[in-house]
Parts: sequence; structure tokens; C-alpha cells
Amino acid sequence: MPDSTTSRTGKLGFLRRLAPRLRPWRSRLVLAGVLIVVTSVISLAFPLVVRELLDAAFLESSMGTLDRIALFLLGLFAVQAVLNFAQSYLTASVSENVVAELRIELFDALVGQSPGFFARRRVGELSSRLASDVGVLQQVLRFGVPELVRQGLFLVGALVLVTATNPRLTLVTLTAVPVAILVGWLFGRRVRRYSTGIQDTLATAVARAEQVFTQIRTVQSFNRERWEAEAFAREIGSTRDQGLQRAVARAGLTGAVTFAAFGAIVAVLWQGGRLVLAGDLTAGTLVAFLLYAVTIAGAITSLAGFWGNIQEASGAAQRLFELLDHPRELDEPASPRPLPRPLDGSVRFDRVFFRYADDQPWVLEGVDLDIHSGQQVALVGPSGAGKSTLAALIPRFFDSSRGTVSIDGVPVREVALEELRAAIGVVPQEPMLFAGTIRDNLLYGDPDASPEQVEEAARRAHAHEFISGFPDGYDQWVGERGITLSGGQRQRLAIARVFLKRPRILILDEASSSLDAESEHLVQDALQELMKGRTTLVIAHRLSTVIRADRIVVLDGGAIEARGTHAELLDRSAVYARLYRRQFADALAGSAPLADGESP
Ligand SMILES: Nc1ncnc2c1ncn2[C@@H]1O[C@H](COP(=O)(O)OP(=O)(O)OP(=O)(O)O)[C@@H](O)[C@H]1O
Repeated sequence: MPDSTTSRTGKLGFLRRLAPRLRPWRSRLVLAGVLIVVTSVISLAFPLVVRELLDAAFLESSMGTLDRIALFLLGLFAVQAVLNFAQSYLTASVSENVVAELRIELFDALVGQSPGFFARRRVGELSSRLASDVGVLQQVLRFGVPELVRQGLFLVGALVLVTATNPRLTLVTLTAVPVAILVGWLFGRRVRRYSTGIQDTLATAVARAEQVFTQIRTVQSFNRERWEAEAFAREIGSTRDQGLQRAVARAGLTGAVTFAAFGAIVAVLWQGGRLVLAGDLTAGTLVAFLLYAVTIAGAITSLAGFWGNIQEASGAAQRLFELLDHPRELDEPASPRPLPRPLDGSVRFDRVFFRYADDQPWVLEGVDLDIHSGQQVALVGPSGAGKSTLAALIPRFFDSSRGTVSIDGVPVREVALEELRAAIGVVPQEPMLFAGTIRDNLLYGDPDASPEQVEEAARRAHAHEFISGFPDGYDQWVGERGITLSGGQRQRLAIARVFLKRPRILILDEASSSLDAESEHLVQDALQELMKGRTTLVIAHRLSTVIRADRIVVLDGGAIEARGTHAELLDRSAVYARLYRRQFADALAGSAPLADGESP
């Protein structure tokens, strides 16, 4: 899903964006640059030494000179090897650091985005960007850029040296250049197009795999393993096909450029051979010349290959920077207003309108609601009435489109997000845990809590009993999303987590699915304990909750239809009476929740 808001960078534009990230590593880069120059000079000197060696051996028939030059060459290459090693280490250390920072920066940018941002994207795709697009950039930084510098030096150096040796032969060598440029331009664009396609389909495939793994029970219960595997295979197949097309484009690029370059060498050999035969050139000079021609040919080939890499990296970088540049939908206030201390915890909705996007219908239309400090308000209404949406506006998971939500008289938009959210505890309908130990999950509520505090919170949430029953107690491992626990256990851990957070305001979304009577009782008890002394907005699905609440608010079609106590509403609100009648049959049968996911 492209982000239209971001600027498109040019092909080399990403290097400009990377430059500030390279700045802290200036000294290492300069040193690496110096090493590249020195090793390149050694390589460039090689043909000259070879000329001396050959001419000394063959023209002067001097065995001593031959030995000395051979030894000198060995020493020179030993030095070059050491310097190359140092240069590789330096560039690797810079690229590893820069790429790690880029990944961290991207994660920071993503984790600060609103739930709406994630609702519009596939999570697996974002993970893939974080892994593979950044990986492509790493390759270019680590190998591509140093090679670009080295081969550039080879090209210029060798050209200068051959021109000094024999300008006419140089012209023959240079015939390869326009051919290489043309071919590079033609094939390079294709390489980029296929690379972008590969990264995109790979991201889609990874996103699909991730979705399947996290919802494996749904997949298996519908017997869709084969079907999912085939869909995955189709996407991977498309990646493979594009990979092959890219390989063809690349091979075409390299092949054509190599042919042009080596064609030029043959031309030099032919022309130079005639000069040697005519006595205008020594054999040593021709060999030196040939070595330079090979160097030039190699440089042109490498630079063409590098062009392909650049095209690929540019596509990856573009997508990364689009994500990095994506503006936050929820901005931190420029000069945040502090919440009063101590916080009373009153919540007020003032003519609040909300829709999820400009082209979508209103979900909330002019909601006015006052929740006094310490009050328990039950929000009821038919499915889709906007109850969860209303609750989500308090911790600013979304911003109201019009109107104001405020806490103790301070609009939530003007409070620093961290302070705002620290004041609010949320127990969702289906609490999710993280893969880790029970303790890790509880500490999410307060990383600094002592083991005693953790246990106290677990006791108050009626979780200590079952935790103690586990072989590893608080260190028991719970699987991905807490899959190894029962629904009721997960809910009680989620409640304990909020106990540790000690928020002033609570948002509860009651589970609409039924737990067994015992488990239900424990969860209700834990929630009652949690609500004590806190301002609570509970999206109610149970009669008992509604009856206990200080006030009931009936939401219908995005507007408040009625408010009052249970008895008042039975008289006054047709919507409530209807919800209640449906609930009544269930209530007689036990404490089962409402049918159709509706509130009473
Ligand atoms: N992220 C979203 N993007 C677009 N529309 C959404 C989004 N989330 C909810 N909606 C829509 O907003 C409306 C209100 O949804 P909401 O979840 O607030 O209702 P609810 O009263 O909590 O329902 P339920 O009791 O079934 O949970 C629905 O029509 C729903 O389709």
C-alpha cells in the first residue's frame, strides 16, 4: 500500500538520505577511503612492475633483477592483503552499525503509529520491510559503495597510465565505454523493476505466512492448509519468476558489458601486437598495456553491475523511507498540558463526532457524555453502535474528527501521549499476552514492580491460585499470545497487569463469550476489585454489570439514545427495553452473555 504523502526519492537520492546516518562514522570512512586508495594504487602499479620484470628478464637477460622484482611483488601483495582486510573490516563495521540504527529507527517510527495505521496494513509486510529491504541496503553499503570507489579509481588511474604509455591504443580501449553505458542504462531499469516486484511479492508472501501461523486453528479447522500452501506457493512462484527475470537482466547486463570490455582487449592485443612486431613497442609494455586494459574492462563491468545494485537498493530505500517519513496520525501536542495531580479522573465527551476515514460514514455523531470521578458507567447498545470506538477515543487510539474528549477538563489532544496513557488502564474483550513468562507479562504493567507487588496484583486478580499450580509458577512460559492459558486465565492475568499499572481511569470491554460459571465468577470478582475507586467505562455485555453500574448509557447508531439507571431505562428507552428483553431469557438461564454479541 503506497503512501501518497511521501516524496519519491531519485535513484541516488537514498544515498543523500543515508549521508546524515554515515556522518558519525566519518573517521572510519575516511580511513577506509585512504586504504582503498592505497590498495588501488598498488594494483595500478602492478602492470608497471610487470613491464620492468619482463623487459629486465628478456631484454637484459638479468636473472638477479628478475628475482628481486618477483620478491618485491610478493611483499607488495602481502601488504595489499593486510590493507584490504583492514578496509573490509572498517566498511563492514560502518554498514552494520548504520543498518542496525536504520532498523531501530524504523521500528521506533512504526511502533509509534496509531492503531489505524496498522489496521490498513499487513503486519507481516511491515516485518518484511524491516528485515529484507534493510538487508538490501546493507549489501550496497557494505560491498557496493567500496567497490564503486575502488573500480572508479581503477578506471581513472588505468586510463591515465595507458594514455601516458600510448594514446592511440587508449582510444581503441575506450571504444568499450559507450557500449557499456548504453547496455547499463537499458538493463539497469529492468533490474530495478524486477527487484521492486520481488521485494513486494516477498513481503506479501511473508505477510500471508505470518497470518496463517498466528491463526493456525482457524486454518486447520476449515481444512485450509493445502489451500493456504497453494496460495503461498503462487506468491513465492511469482517471486521466483521475477527473480529469474532479474537474473536474466543482470546476466544480460554483465554479459554484454563484459563482451564489450574484452572485445576492446582483443582489439588492443591485435593492434599492440602489430606495434611490437613493427618494433615500435616492447613486449613488456604491451603486456603492461594489456593488464591495464583488463583493469579498465573489469572496472567497467563492475560499475555496470554496481548500477544494477544501485537500482535495487534505490527501490528498497524508497519503500523504507516512505515508512519512515509517514506522518504520525496522532501528533504529540507541541506544548503538552500536564494533567492535574492528583488526578480526579473525570472524563468528558463534548459534541464528539468520529469517522474512521473521510470517505466513510460517521460512527459517532455528536456524543455528549460526562463520567464523574470514581463513577462506573456501563455503555450498552446494539452491535456496531460505536461502543468500542467511543472508548478508543479516551486513550487517543484515534482522535475525534470533531468535538473534544477531555480528562479533568484537559483535552486529551493537549496531553503528552505517555502521560495520558499512563492514566488509563484497558482490559480488552480478548486480552492478548506476549510469548514469555507469566512474570514478564505481569511486569508489562509496571517494569519496576517487586516480586511481592507482582504476587499481590495476581492475588487481587484471582490469578495467584492458578499460577501457583504451574510447575514453574510465575516463571511458567505462556505461548504466543498466551495460547497455553485458558480464556479465563488470560483475562485474570490481563486484570493483574492493570492492577500493577494503577491507572486512575479504567476502560473495560467485557468478554461477550461465555466462560464457565466458576471462571466467570473469578473474573467478575477480579474486575469488581479493579474498579474500586476508579473511574470506569465498561462496555457491558452482562446484566449483572449493568445493574451494578452507577449509570447506564445507551448508544445506538453512534448517538446516545438514553441514559439513566436500569429501572429508569426500562421505562424510558425502547432500545434498552429491547436489549433487556433479549437478555432476560438468558439471565433466567444463568449468567450467560447476550446473543448476537449485543449488549443488554
Ligand atoms: N478500524 C476501523 N476502520 C473502519 N471502520 C471501523 C473500524 N473499526 C470499527 N469500524 C466500524 O465502526 C462501527 C462501530 O464499531 P464499534 O466496534 O465501535 O462498535 P461496537 O458498538 O463496539 O460493536 P460490538 O459490540 O459488536 O463490538 C462499525 O460499523 C464498524 O464497522
